[in-house]
Amino acid sequence: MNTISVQNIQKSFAGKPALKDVSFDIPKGEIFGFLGPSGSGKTTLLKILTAQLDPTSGSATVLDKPAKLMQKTDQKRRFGILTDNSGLYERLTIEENLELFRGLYDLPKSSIHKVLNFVNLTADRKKRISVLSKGMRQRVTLACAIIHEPEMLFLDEPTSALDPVNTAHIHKGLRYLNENGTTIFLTTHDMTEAETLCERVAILHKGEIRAIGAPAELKKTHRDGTLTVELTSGQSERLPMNENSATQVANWMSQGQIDRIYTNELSLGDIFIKLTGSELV
Ligand SMILES: Nc1ncnc2c1ncn2[C@@H]1O[C@H](COP(=O)(O)OP(=O)(O)OP(=O)(O)O)[C@@H](O)[C@H]1O
Repeated sequence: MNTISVQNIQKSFAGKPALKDVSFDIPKGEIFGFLGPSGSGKTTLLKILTAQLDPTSGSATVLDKPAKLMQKTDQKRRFGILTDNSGLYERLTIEENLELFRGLYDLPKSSIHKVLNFVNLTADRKKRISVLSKGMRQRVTLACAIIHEPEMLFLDEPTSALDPVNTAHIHKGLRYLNENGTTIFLTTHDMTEAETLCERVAILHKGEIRAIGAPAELKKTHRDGTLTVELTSGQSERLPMNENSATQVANWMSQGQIDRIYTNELSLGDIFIKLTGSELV
């Protein structure tokens, strides 16, 4: 069963295409990463999927309903969203901000305690947002996005500009939510995040999906057809994967000269650059 189904979405701003015929499905329970350079259309799609923008053409369903209904109360309760315009009240404390969200969703008092504990901010709950570090602020934003235990979570660069400890903390939380049934759609510029967190990724370039699949599958598709043999002598040989190389490798092997042998794969970052070009936009 799919949680998200996107069919032939196109979106233009003043006649200029931002998304061109984008289609893909996200099965229930998946962590899906949407990757692409700045300006490639990631946020535009996220806004279409959460009914903050209408597509120029095409359609999408989210949680079994047309995406355009996502801002209706029934659907709103079913998803959470984390973006950089977090909507936190700077002068209020963490707890007071969460109280507002609790009221919005009509949740029991215990939900605040639970979510504070989850993002590890119980001890800091009386602090005003204005005094928080970036990492703490991001954890509060996440807490607001998940306080109602949504089925689906949209995250626009959830860990951008965070240190590795805060990033790891957020990743751990996201994995936990996912293991408990939350489907996650995230945009990121961080290839390590995409690789360690996402079951599948799509690489977007100028409004078009250039590749989609599990990171390991993409690496397999884009490997360069060579293998490297490191010999006990310290010498390293890069060989094409053909019959001649097989004979050569067998010889080395029979003489006990091989230290290490591996196929040469591109990293996800290399594949990203290969598919999207390395020019700055
Ligand atoms: N409201 C708007 N009006 C006009 N053009 C827009 C609007 N929103 C986005 N665009 C344009 O659409 C294209 C895609 O933008 P979008 O914000 O979706 O990219 P992105 O991949 O999310 O970028 P980033 O990684 O920098 O957030 C860009 O060329 C952008 O300038």
